[in-house]
Formats: sequence, C-alpha cells, structure tokens
Amino acid sequence: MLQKIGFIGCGNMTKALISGMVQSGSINPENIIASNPSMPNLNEVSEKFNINITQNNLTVAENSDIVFLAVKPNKYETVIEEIREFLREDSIFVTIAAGISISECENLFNKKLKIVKAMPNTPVAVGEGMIALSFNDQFTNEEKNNVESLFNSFSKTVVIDESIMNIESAIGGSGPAFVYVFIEALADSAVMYGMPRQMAYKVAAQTVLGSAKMVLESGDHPAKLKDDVCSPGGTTIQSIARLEENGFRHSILQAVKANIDKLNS
Ligand SMILES: NC(=O)C1=CN([C@@H]2O[C@H](COP(=O)(O)OP(=O)(O)OC[C@H]3O[C@@H](n4cnc5c(N)ncnc54)[C@H](OP(=O)(O)O)[C@@H]3O)[C@@H](O)[C@H]2O)C=CC1
Ligand SMILES: O=C(O)[C@@H]1CCC=N1
Repeated sequence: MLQKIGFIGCGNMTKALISGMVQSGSINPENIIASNPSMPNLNEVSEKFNINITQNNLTVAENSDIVFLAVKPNKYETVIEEIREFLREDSIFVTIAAGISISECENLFNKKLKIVKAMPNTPVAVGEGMIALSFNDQFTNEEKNNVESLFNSFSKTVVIDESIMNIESAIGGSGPAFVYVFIEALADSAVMYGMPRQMAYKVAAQTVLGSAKMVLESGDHPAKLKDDVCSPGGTTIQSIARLEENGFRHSILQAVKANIDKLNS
C-alpha cells in the first residue's frame, strides 16, 4: 500500500495535486508531507489542507512511500543529487517535470529505482485533472495497478508510452493555459458590449465546461456538435467563418508545435 505521499517542491503543481488528493477524500492529509525552501506555500497548504510540512527535502525522501519531485526541470539534477542516498529501495519516485525523461532520472540516481513519469495539470485541484502516466521496467503489474489506483482516486488518468509523453504534456499539461486565454478573450468581448465582468467569466467558463462535457459524454464528433450550434443562415456560422479567416485552428496547431519543439530542445 502507498501510505505516505511526499512532495519535494511546493509550488503551483504541488498545491493543485494536494488540493485534489485531499478534497477527493481518498487520501488522508496526515499521510501527505511537502518540503520547500521558503515557507509561504508550505504554510498555505498546511493551513488549508492540514498536511505535514518541512523545509528539509531529506525528511520527505526518507519517510515517503511515493515521492513526487515537483521542482522546475533545471533544479532536478541538484535535488536528485541531494536525495539519492536517502530514498528507500522500495520507494516509488514520480517525476512530473516537463521534458525530463525516465532515463534521465535513472542516470541521475545511478541505481535501480521504481520511476513513474506523470504529467498532471492544474485542474486536478478541483477534481477535473488529467494525468498521463508512464512506468519504467522496475514495476510488477500489481505495483503498476496500485499506482494507477492512487492517481485514479483523485483524477482522470491515462497510461501511455513514454514516447508520446511530450505530446500529451503539450495539450494536457499546458492546455489549461490556452483554455484560460480563450475564456478571458470570450469574457472580454462580452465586457466590450457592456456585460458585467464577473457575469462574463461565469458565462464563458460554464460554456467551456458544458462543451467539454458534451464531447466527453455524447460520443459525438466535435464537428457534429459544432454543426448542431450553427443554424443555417444564423449567427454562429458568421463567427465560425471569422475564426477560420483569422487562422484559429492553425494558431492552435502552431501553439502546440512551439510547445513540443521546446520540450524536444
Ligand atoms: N504548473 C503546471 O501546470 C505544471 C507543472 N509541471 C511541472 O511541475 C514542476 C513544478 O512546476 P510548478 O509547480 O509550476 O513550479 P513552481 O515554480 O510553482 O514551484 C516550484 C517549487 O519548487 C521549489 N524549490 C526550488 N528549489 C527547491 C529545492 N532545492 N528543493 C525543494 N523545492 C525547491 C520552489 O520554492 P521557492 O519558491 O521557495 O524557490 C517552488 O515552490 C515543473 O517541473 C513543471 O514542469 C507539470 C505539469 C503541469
Ligand atoms: O509550462 C511548463 O513548463 C509546465 C509544464 C506543463 C505545464 N506547465
């Protein structure tokens, strides 16, 4: 059983993961510990979620069954060097860093460890996360199932081959930022015509949420769902024509390409 869950680095992604874990009710906050050099984020998660906190990464490394390394990719080498002798042989190490591969982590540890590459996104904080998982060759099927069950208890998950992890990262990990820009733009355009701003955010966000649910639950192709909204000679098709004229789809394709190019650089 994966009883004790540790986070090294308590930034935006750790705060979202802890929020999702605790609010799902599937993980007892007493079994979560996070470390960070500075205190403000630690105090925030301690006050909000009642988890354990420390400024010492080794306390997390030594006392956790599953250790998330949630620092920026450029800090990986230093932190792995710091903790490598302190992780237990049977611990599971989870890397969530964009663009860092399992084999890079294996090389930094320079010993056999159970390593999961996980790519979460911030909506995990509200129970609507998407997490992709890849495992190295050190897991039994039962251990993989246990890890998957843990992630499934607070998020949607998908197990993928690591060769497509950067693609998943570009749309699943980064995607929420694209969607927030879309929501903000939609709301701004309503504000421009006089709608109160908070009302505009509510209408725009609920519209995105409902549309996403239609894709997930109807099983219909997104193009069919779009066609259902576009009345012949109506208003929506005027907007769609303008979006196409301005290269909306191409712009998204280019945004994802830039993301993947950066991950591969
Ligand atoms: N944000 C996101 O949506 C996603 C992020 N990720 C990945 O998650 C990781 C973290 O990203 P994110 O949370 O956004 O970044 P943040 O900058 O918000 O958080 C990083 C945290 O690491 C802490 N830190 C710095 N040095 C150390 C150290 N030596 N030991 C322990 N903690 C340290 C920082 O503390 P301090 O501020 O005190 O320096 C900070 O709180 C990245 O690798 C990123 O690729 C993956 C998917 C999505
Ligand atoms: O921007 C980043 O580098 C991270 C990875 C995925 C989301 N945020």
